[in-house]
Amino acid sequence: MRLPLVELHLHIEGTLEPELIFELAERNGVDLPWGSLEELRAQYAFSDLQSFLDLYYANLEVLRTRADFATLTTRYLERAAAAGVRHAEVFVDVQAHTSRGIELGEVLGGVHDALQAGERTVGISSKLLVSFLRDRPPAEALAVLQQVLAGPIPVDGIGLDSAEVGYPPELFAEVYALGTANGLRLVAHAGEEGPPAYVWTALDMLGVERVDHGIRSLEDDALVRRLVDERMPLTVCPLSNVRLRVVDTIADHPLPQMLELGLLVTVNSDDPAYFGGYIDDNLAALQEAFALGAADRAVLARNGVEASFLDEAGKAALYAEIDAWLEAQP
Ligand code: HPA
Ligand SMILES: [Zn+2]
Repeated sequence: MRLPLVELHLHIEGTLEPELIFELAERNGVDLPWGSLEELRAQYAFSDLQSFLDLYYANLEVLRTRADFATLTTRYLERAAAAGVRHAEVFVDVQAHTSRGIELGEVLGGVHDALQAGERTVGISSKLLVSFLRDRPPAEALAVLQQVLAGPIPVDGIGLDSAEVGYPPELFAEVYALGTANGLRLVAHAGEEGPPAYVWTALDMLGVERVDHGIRSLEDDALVRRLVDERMPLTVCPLSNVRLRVVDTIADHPLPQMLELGLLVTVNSDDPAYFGGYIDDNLAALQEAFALGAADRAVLARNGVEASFLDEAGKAALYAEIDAWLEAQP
């Protein structure tokens, strides 16, 4: 029996592996600036969030059709299933595609088709979250959300990502108000590179139900108290934090301290094709650095279930499986 996992912070575009970049370039007749896989892989040394985003957005050029988005999503689901993922809440950066002329329906349709199929084929239930790019105009995000709401593909929630510093959450208050009015679930990246003030405004001015990353919240004791009191989930991504130089090494990661403080911390992979691994690789790195035992791993798994947008029956079923897994450990 394997520990059932929930993944809550995953950009589907961040699962675009170098091999798939070459495969889709071939499929679509896209000329890549890289002569080989090795040459592409050599670009994956990042100095900060922006240096990663530059490559992440450039690589999207190979994604063109509904079928491409479905292939991308199916490959992720297959890899996630091998890691033990049973439920995934997946971000799609629609503006990164519509801004280069791809139809919204091709993007959302492809991801949606594959997520639906994945429930049957690999047993992963899912939610689809549209994430807005905070370094593009809020008015554009609002227009895209209106288009999503008027369209045929149902989405479960909205998020906020891309370059953080200089783009505080409150710029998107109107977008989130529209999301709330339409029954969408609300999350936002905050406190990855940005200051604790951005976590406060994500909570107070957007009304988020989860904070993505949120790691810089540790710099503000009053904020930590609030997050603990409200059992506000933080979707932490350890390998991402190392690769984007938010922390120096995995051994310096504050995850143990966050758990100790009573924060509702979950472990996630963010952009696994770029940061050195999927959710199981993140957990393995933590386990090695901090000698996590079975009980610790079960706590992290339970936190993922609690922080998810599954209904109560869905949560109860996974809690029962986690309990059974823990019982079976030596
Ligand atoms: O880790 C991230 N942070 C911000 N924006 C992003 N877009 C994809 N991944 C990320
Ligand atoms: Zn992210």
